[in-house]
Amino acid sequence: MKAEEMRDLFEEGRQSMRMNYYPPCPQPEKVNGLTPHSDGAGLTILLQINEMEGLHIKKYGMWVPVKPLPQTFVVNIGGALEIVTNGAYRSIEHQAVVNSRKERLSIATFYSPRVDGEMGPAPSLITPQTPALFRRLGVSEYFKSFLAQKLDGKSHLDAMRIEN
Ligand SMILES: O=C(O)CCC(=O)C(=O)O
Ligand SMILES: [Fe+2]
Repeated sequence: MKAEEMRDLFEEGRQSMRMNYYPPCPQPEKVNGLTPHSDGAGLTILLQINEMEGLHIKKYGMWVPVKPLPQTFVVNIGGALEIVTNGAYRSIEHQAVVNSRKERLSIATFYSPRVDGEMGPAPSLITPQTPALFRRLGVSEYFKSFLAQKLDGKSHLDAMRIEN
């Protein structure tokens, strides 16, 4: 894709941060730390602070734990990048589980498109053979709809999909 299509959306993009605290839980199997979801941002850079395992990603339909490594970030693709790349990059479904032994902390930094921008598959990627898979919409409208939904896998992206 053309570099400026990415730059126009992300150069003045919004950055936000979420800190997650998961206390130890006596019955961890009965609790969700963070419900399965995919992030709305373009990219998420995640730090698993105290190196307690808890993050799972969904790979080939199965939950796979992501082992925390010291001084290492996890970089996840979010829904905005999936839309802009017309599905070439896929956002990753993930969840956080809790444990009975020790608290867990993580910091997620989200890199999102500029709030006053318009978002859709990059025009340079659209051809008769590769039609747009997602509709165009304002970035603020995208986030409004993302935040209005319950965290539920990748359902927020499905709402943006063009039915073929
Ligand atoms: O705690 C984690 O490892 C995941 C956090 C997360 O997915 C989020 O904040 O969106
Ligand atoms: Fe997340």
